[in-house]
Amino acid sequence: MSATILDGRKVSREIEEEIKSEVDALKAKNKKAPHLAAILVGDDGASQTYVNNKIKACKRVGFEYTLLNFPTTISESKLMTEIERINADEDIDGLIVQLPLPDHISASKVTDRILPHKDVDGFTNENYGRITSKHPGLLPATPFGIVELLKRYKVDIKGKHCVMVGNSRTVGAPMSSIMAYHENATVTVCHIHTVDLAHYTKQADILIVATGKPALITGDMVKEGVAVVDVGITRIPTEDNERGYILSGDVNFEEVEKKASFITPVPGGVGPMTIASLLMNTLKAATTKSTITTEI
Ligand SMILES: NC(=O)C1=CN([C@@H]2O[C@H](COP(=O)(O)OP(=O)(O)OC[C@H]3O[C@@H](n4cnc5c(N)ncnc54)[C@H](OP(=O)(O)O)[C@@H]3O)[C@@H](O)[C@H]2O)C=CC1
Ligand SMILES: Nc1nc(=O)c2c([nH]1)NC[C@@H]1CN(c3ccc(C(=O)N[C@@H](CCC(=O)O)C(=O)O)cc3)C=[N+]21
Ligand SMILES: [Mg+2]
Repeated sequence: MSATILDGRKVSREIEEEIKSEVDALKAKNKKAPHLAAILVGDDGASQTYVNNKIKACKRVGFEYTLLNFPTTISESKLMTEIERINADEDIDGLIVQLPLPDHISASKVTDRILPHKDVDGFTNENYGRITSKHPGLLPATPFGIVELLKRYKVDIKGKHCVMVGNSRTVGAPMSSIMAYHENATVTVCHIHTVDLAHYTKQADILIVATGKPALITGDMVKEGVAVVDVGITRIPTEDNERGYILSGDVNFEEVEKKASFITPVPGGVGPMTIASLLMNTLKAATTKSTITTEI
């Protein structure tokens, strides 16, 4: 069997076209464009790339954007003050604080200071809790993007066995909740303490991997016909190209692709979908303001 590629780059461009026409319609009515603010602390190369990709996407769809770059030495309280300032700024609809943050700053404290209706990453406790509500708020961007990608390729989810490898607050944990609660999959969550990971991954109809461990999932760990979503993205240093690194997902693509029915590539899979979801959330935040309810 040869797998269908879940082309996140292509689908994200389709979503961007949809968003752009909504932005054009807003502007035609003399309403302001949605405005995203991004906070980047420090000068980590990968974080800069991801934030730049987000800004470029804002430009493509006609959003306004503000990028605030602070030195690694910024104090937690100064960062909190900046967040309060943006919370109070009527002109800004969405705010993201790029992770990871330096060790002296608590990511959970900082993230939770963002007003829930401006939290377009869906990282606050309020938005996280509202995943399991009939009226969700802003959904976490990466899980939201993954569900959107699976749906646009008509991958069956309801009643299927979804195995989630990784249990982080930003990807694995909300992903498993959305699959179980909203999409009615049967869900197994695996993590670093799971004994015999392959025992579980072999049972997956849908396998979602977010560990940051390059090529963790090999061909012998999956069954024929599985749909595979590879969230992982790790820079591996190399002297063979100009950039000085290659990107690796958490899945051994060559091996797993031979058995899968669907599979996401890295790059060009989940990454662009995360950005598309961020844009969707920002549009929603701009048009619904404080009383957000997302019907999914
Ligand atoms: N493409 C995109 O849009 C995005 C990509 N990413 C990428 O996805 C990856 C994961 O990100 P994130 O969730 O934030 O990472 P975290 O490090 O926060 O979480 C990783 C999770 O995987 C688990 N884990 C680690 N090693 C293993 C293993 N060998 N077997 C089973 N489970 C394991 C960890 O367990 P424990 O907590 O117990 O250690 C944890 O639950 C990274 O490569 C990141 O760059 C992340 C966000 C968006
Ligand atoms: N507050 C916050 N929100 C996030 O959404 C967030 C974060 N912090 N911290 C880090 C992770 C990672 N992440 C990615 C986004 C885009 C790509 C992306 O654009 N990837 C391209 C390639 C990028 C490249 O060339 O390196 C692709 O997969 O095709 C990847 C990863 C968002 N995250
Ligand atoms: Mg962890």
